[in-house]
Amino acid sequence: MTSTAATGTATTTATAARVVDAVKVYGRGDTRVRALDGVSVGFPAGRFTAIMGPSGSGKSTLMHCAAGLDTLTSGSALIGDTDLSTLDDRGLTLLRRERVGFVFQTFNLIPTLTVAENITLPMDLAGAARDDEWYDALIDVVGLRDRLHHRPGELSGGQQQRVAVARAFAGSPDVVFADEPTGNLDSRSGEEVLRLLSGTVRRTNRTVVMVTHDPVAAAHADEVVFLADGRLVDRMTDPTAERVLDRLKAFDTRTTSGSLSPEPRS
Ligand SMILES: Nc1ncnc2c1ncn2[C@@H]1O[C@H](COP(=O)(O)OP(=O)(O)OP(=O)(O)O)[C@@H](O)[C@H]1O
Repeated sequence: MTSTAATGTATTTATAARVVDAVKVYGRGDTRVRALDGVSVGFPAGRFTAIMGPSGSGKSTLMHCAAGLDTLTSGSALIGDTDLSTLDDRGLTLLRRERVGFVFQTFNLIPTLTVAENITLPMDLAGAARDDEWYDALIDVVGLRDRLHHRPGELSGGQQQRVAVARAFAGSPDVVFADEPTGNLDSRSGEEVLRLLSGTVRRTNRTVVMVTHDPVAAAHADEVVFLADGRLVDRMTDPTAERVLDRLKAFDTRTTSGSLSPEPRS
């Protein structure tokens, strides 16, 4: 077990990824935007965390910096105990390939490869040996066994996103980051993908961090962290869609930064 002493909040849970005093500034002069304004947040291992907040609040920026897709202006981003600022480009590429999984809104599958080849592509690129037991279990969890030799174009959107989820988990990464994973899906397929994400976390003790606009999607998470104006303003454990929606409405009617009453921690 590790503690999150660096964030000032002692917990008994290991932290898969975290940012500490994260500041991200885009542009300069008149066009300068402080997208992250001193965010410290940890994403516990074995849990499903959703990041929510109004448009422009910094959700994607937080995810990209936490995942090593972008760099902070100041502060730290860590995957496990690895401070991403200590890595050069090659180190970051390796970290993203070996320790982080990604699910994007637009599936990002390779159309000429089969489902099976898409799922193992990151491992194949990394030259990593396949863990047959985990791969087999994963194929059953995502329900794709009878589609393994199909191409993505022969699958529905929901099925393609399930392939993307399997690909993200295939190499047993420390954390899977999902950016609006249901944004391109109808509500039924979206629901399936969310159940798949939350089920994989619960059944196999994996870690997922998801950016979403959708309170129904966020309700599948164990915890929701809320951003406003580049700051962490609230957290909610065991969310329901109604409670998340109520909390979001509060952003519209009140001064956001730090003014919301904190959710009792469990
Ligand atoms: N590459 C960039 N260059 C300049 N400004 C940027 C860039 N990326 C984001 N921003 C700005 O940073 C702020 C936070 O953007 P970000 O995309 O992180 O917010 P978000 O909460 O994910 O928004 P949305 O919900 O609309 O996707 C916004 O004001 C945005 O315009």
